[in-house]
Amino acid sequence: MFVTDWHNKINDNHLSSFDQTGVFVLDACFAASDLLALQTESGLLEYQQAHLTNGEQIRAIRGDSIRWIDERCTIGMQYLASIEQLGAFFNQIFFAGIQRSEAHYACYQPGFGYDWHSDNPKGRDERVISAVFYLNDNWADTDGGQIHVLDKSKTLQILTPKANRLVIFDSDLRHKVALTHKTRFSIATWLRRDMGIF
Ligand SMILES: O=C(O)CCC(=O)C(=O)O
Ligand SMILES: [Fe+2]
Repeated sequence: MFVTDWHNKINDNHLSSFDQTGVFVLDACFAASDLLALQTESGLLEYQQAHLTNGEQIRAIRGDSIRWIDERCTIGMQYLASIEQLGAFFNQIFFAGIQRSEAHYACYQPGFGYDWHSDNPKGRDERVISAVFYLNDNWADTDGGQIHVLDKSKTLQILTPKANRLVIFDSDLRHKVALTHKTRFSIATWLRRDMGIF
């Protein structure tokens, strides 16, 4: 069962860290069986090379291949249901105004990363919270692929993309993915304040 009660998972330390820096990290986030199910699904899907927000494909800037989570991703949909509850938690605690969430699996091949960016391109603010869930067992520091986040206190946080870690941050913060030396799997997730197009 994916987490539904985020109140039990997120403690005062996480919240004060989020308050001061705009970032917090949840390790051992989901049950081992849920992690395994996501890892398995991530390995079975077909990925497509990601675009920049202006539609360009420049692999030196953004080197991931992605697969948006939709109804054909059974486990991904369970993950998204849990993330919806995370949005409800943020709305309760911070009156964040989150309306919906979206997520894609991502795969970075060795030699690729994602240069400095904000998840809200210029003039946009629909993304409130970014959350990246990592799927990589036995990740060593020397494997690269760390996420770097320049936090609200202007501190550079460098975090390893290790399995079952969820890194949560304010979508306006600038961040990058260091070049990875091993194939790197993750789920990039956004909590949004708009309703989407129906
Ligand atoms: O995979 C990560 O650590 C971050 C990915 C990212 O920044 C993005 O997809 O916008
Ligand atoms: Fe990003």
